[in-house]
Amino acid sequence: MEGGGVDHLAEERQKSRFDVDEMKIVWAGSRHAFEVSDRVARLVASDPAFRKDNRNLLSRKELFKNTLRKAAYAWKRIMELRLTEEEAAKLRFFIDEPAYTDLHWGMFVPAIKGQGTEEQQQKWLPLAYKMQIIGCYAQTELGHGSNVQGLETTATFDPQTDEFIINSPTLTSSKWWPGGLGKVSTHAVAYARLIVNGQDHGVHGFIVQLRSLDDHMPLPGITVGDIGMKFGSGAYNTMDNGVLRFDHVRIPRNQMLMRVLQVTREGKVVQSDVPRQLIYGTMVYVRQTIVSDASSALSRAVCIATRYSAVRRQFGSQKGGPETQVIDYKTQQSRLFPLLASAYAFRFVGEWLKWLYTDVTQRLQANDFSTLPEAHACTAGLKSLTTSATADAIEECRKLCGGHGYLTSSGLPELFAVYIPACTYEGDNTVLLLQVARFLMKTVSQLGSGKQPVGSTAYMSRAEHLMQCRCSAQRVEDWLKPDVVLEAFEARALRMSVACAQNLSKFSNPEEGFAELSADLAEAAIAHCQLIVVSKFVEKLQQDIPGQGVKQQLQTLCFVYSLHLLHKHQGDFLSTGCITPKQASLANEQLRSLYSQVRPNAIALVDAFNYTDHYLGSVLGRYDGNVYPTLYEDAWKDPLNDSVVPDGYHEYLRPVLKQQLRNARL
Ligand SMILES: CCCCCCCCCC/C=C\CCCCC/C=C/C(=O)SCCNC(=O)CCNC(=O)[C@H](O)C(C)(C)COP(=O)(O)OP(=O)(O)OC[C@H]1O[C@@H](n2cnc3c(N)ncnc32)[C@H](O)[C@@H]1OP(=O)(O)O
Ligand SMILES: Cc1cc2nc3c(=O)[nH]c(=O)nc-3n(C[C@H](O)[C@H](O)[C@H](O)COP(=O)(O)OP(=O)(O)OC[C@H]3O[C@@H](n4cnc5c(N)ncnc54)[C@H](O)[C@@H]3O)c2cc1C
Repeated sequence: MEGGGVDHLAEERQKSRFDVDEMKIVWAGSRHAFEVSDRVARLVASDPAFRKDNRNLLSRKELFKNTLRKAAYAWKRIMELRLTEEEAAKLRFFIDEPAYTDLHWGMFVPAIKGQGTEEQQQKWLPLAYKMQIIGCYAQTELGHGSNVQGLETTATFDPQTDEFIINSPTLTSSKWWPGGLGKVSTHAVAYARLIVNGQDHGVHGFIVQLRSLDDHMPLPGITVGDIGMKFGSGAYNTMDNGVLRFDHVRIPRNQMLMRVLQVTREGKVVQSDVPRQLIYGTMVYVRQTIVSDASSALSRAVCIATRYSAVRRQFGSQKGGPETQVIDYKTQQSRLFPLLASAYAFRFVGEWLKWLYTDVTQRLQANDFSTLPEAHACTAGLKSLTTSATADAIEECRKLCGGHGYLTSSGLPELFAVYIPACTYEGDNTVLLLQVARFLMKTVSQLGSGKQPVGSTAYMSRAEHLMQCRCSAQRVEDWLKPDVVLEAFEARALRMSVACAQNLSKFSNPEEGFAELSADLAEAAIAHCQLIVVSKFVEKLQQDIPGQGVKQQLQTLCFVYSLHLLHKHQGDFLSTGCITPKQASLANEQLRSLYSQVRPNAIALVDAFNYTDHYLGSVLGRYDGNVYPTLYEDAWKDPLNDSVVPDGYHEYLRPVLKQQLRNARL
């Protein structure tokens, strides 16, 4: 995307055998999406107000103030330029700095939209849209995060005053973690146990004002602050994750979000026909966005590692000629190219998940709740799968860049630090896999009942065939047949689920059985989710994809993604009898050959992400490949090099050196 200067990767770019500009459009999702993304990326990169190369050098206070400044400036630009919602979302993406606005737009607003009545939406959304109030999503407590039903904060209805009294009865009931809460939010959607007439009606959301709109001071009964520094410098420390305690704070009755359950003026609790699980709807929405974010974070790391692997040379010089580019080592390819393929795979499954979420939202509006369990299982499972894979991949990319990958200027340490909490927030990844496993066990248990599995479990309707089929691959080329690959993944996923179900049936207490077998159940859930990713990649290839060579590159990447999983999880495929050792070996042979096909296109495949150098924030990943002079120049900019002799020399170094001198003389 960058222009000017000498292009050290030009030769690499000439090797590619496909139309990169068309691939950029496939990656972006549409020509329109590409144009918006490209324009906004350039806008951010060219504006010094969005500089981010100094983040690691700032103290926490400076860092946080800097984030406030950027967020205010971004809002000003959104207004001045009259950006659409799509453009504003891209602006946030390219600014590339977690901020309170993520929670305001990403959770507070969706919570009111999804759980508020029409009347509540009309009252609160205009204020939130104009940012006249700023909100956060205050669910997790010091004592409970995963177990939402275990939350302790109470909201007790007072019929005398027509109010709820929000209270934190114990230390462990303190809200703990909500982003944007610590220093910024004026309001929260706070989750609390609804108590009416002494009866506990479970956890519900309440809009609570936390700070004065005049002077930002906490309102009476509110204790609020930041929970402290998090992993890494810079990284997620731009966010004010907070602690909050309520001391009998009163709010009007109409500030309980009442789409799912209503409390009347008389204190009657009325359940609407909307399922209770809709209270968890905001999490479903965000999990879906996290899957697309995974492809962004992963593609960014892969772009850095791929470009640097083409620049870096070690060993293999022939007759004084250049040494080997490390990207030409088969081991480097077998570590890097599956990650490149995963970035594309997650992009396409993210697109599909967005469609699924939109579909379920439209159905919910029409009071059709039938696809809610499927949406929950898919968003939970894919969030878990893609974030775990991406976190591991970023670290692998750091290692692929050797020693220089460990420098902050490689961009990888900060990317890792900022990304890894995605494995925990919006649901711990293991806890989410177990939700998928419950859904799978339910589906398997209904197989004989005549109820046809649909959606992501539709393959289970062919259980009779998949339980006994034998893989037909006999030659290396057979592993390039989508049907052969898909059937192997379907058979493995089904057989692992059925094995779990059979083992579960041996327990008289199903919950005890579920706990005992939970590790196997999590693995079955992974197999199911990997099948979804593979099948959505295959489906993508059935679309009309223009551009010379574009579809062929995607086909290669699809098989790299599938066959590397098959290789990595050979144990599953072999132990369930889905493939033979000979077939596993043929698949691996095919995989090696696919790496050779990726190699000449690798740089162009990462160029297709269309990332600016500003967004990448990496000396190693520079578009022009001019790595060494930049690394060298950057080193001198470190504050430690401001003086030749370091501060502290006279106090701490000189006395030690003198001591050695004296000892030597003795
Ligand atoms: C102008 C500028 C524009 C800028 C735009 C900016 C956009 C920004 C976008 C930013 C996006 C993201 C930012 C990311 C920031 C992340 C910040 C992080 C936030 C958080 O972490 S919030 C807290 C998240 N917490 C959790 O995820 C908790 C995890 N736990 C749970 O979800 C659940 O409690 C559970 C799933 C573990 C369930 O436990 P359990 O006790 O067993 O369940 P029950 O409550 O009894 O219910 C069981 C039945 O309910 C079904 N179920 C469960 N969950 C759901 C669900 N979500 N949906 C539907 N159904 C659900 C479950 O399957 C059971 O069903 P069954 O009875 O078996 O039929
Ligand atoms: C950066 C960041 C931002 C966050 N932002 C917000 C926010 O804005 N709002 C908000 O409300 N919350 C937020 N959270 C909180 C987050 O949602 C929770 O931390 C998350 O849901 C995990 O819950 P936990 O901390 O209780 O983990 P725990 O459940 O205590 O997990 C600890 C370990 O126990 C295991 N475990 C737990 N239960 C089970 C089980 N049933 N079976 C098997 N293993 C289990 C887990 O796998 C994990 O290994 C944020 C967290 C982070 C890190």
